[in-house]
Amino acid sequence: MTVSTPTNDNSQAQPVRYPVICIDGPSGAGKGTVTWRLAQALGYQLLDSGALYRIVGLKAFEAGLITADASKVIDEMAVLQLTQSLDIAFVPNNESGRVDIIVNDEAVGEQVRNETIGGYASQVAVYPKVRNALLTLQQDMATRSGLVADGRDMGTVVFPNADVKVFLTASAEARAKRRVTQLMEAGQVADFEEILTTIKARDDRDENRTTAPSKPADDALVLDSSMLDANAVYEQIKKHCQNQGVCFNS
Ligand SMILES: Nc1ncnc2c1ncn2[C@@H]1O[C@H](COP(=O)(O)OP(=O)(O)O)[C@@H](O)[C@H]1O
Ligand SMILES: Nc1ccn([C@@H]2O[C@H](COP(=O)(O)OP(=O)(O)O)[C@@H](O)[C@H]2O)c(=O)n1
Repeated sequence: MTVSTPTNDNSQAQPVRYPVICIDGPSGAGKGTVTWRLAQALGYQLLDSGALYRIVGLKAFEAGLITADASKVIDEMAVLQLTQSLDIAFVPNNESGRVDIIVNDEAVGEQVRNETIGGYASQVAVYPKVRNALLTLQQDMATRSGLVADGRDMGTVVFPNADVKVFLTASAEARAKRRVTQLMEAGQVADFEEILTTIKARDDRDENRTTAPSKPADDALVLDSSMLDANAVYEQIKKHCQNQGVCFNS
């Protein structure tokens, strides 16, 4: 897997290939939680690919290219141009241990992490040209260090040769319940039925688009976390990674 070939003969040198672990699956399945823990344990970087679509979704909404109720016919070329105009960089933050996303010189924080912007993201994520414009940026992340990548198409499209692929899922009800708890813990008001409806609408858009639909790669471990706590999910995925040859120090 990690092919860092030490050789004295530079003409024979192979490019270093770092290990890539893909965690795909629907909203609320626990991808972010397990991705973070794996990245910490392994000292790998973390790719939050959803943040890219969230940023494009937010900017498209601000530019009037999409509406909150998804009723507008979207001009794909306009969203592509907007995507291409964004200067997006991933910058490792040694203090937090996370990777900051910088857009046009401004750090994008937690403000994109809400269900409304998740909905905007899934509207722009349907478009192949938009997805393609974000491809190299994501793939470049694997050229610098080991990577744990979280998204919908990490194992199917972005890193088809990844060392480990997991599709983490859970029932829509279990996922909505987790979101309600998460929002309430953050001091926000959360309505279960409303969240369940938005989660289902996003699932539907993500699973049924023609380009890079959300689905397990043929060689992915599919894990249903509905009845597992976050720790059990981590342990099962860690074991799977080890079976695939990934070394954990602890
Ligand atoms: N297996 C689990 N059981 C219960 N809650 C979980 C589990 N995994 C994660 N969570 C919690 O559910 C919420 C959503 O998890 P998150 O990792 O953000 O999901 P995703 O990235 O797939 O949308 C968070 O509050 C997280 O702490
Ligand atoms: N690799 C990815 C990641 C996200 N997305 C889109 O971006 C939206 C937000 O993704 P996310 O991973 O931040 O969402 P959560 O699973 O955290 O709720 C998804 O609903 C998808 O529409 C995608 O199409 N491809």
